[in-house]
Amino acid sequence: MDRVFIEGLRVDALIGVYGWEREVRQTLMLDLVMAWDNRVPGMSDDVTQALDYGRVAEAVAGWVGESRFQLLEALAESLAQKLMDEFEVPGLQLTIRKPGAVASAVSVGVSINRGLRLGAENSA
Ligand SMILES: Nc1nc2c(c(=O)[nH]1)N=C([C@H](O)[C@@H](O)CO)CN2
Repeated sequence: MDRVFIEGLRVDALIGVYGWEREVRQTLMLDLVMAWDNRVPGMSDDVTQALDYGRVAEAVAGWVGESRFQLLEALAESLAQKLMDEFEVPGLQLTIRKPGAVASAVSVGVSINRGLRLGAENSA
């Protein structure tokens, strides 16, 4: 299956398990790889037949910005379900990074695959 991807989507969110994390917004970085048959928009040159990455990025930023989960895992599950329901994405890989959460690491986070498998070579 072909893919449409979004890399390094930066969104501020209320997320975390500790008390102080319920008071301040923290920056998350999202990478999204979504299964999509690009042959149809490739032939028609029509954005309405494409998985419009601009619309997806706007929707994801809105959902994340309004969310109040404790765990990155819970946010990831919620986003995956919304993308499959509202954009009819058949499968996806989602990575959410929380830079700064562990001072000695460049970044930490979670990555999930849901729906149709994207294949062994999961990079965009
Ligand atoms: N697997 C996870 N581990 C941890 C999470 C998480 O969301 N998933 N969250 C925290 C804290 O909120 C941490 O980010 C505060 O710095 C700890 N571990």
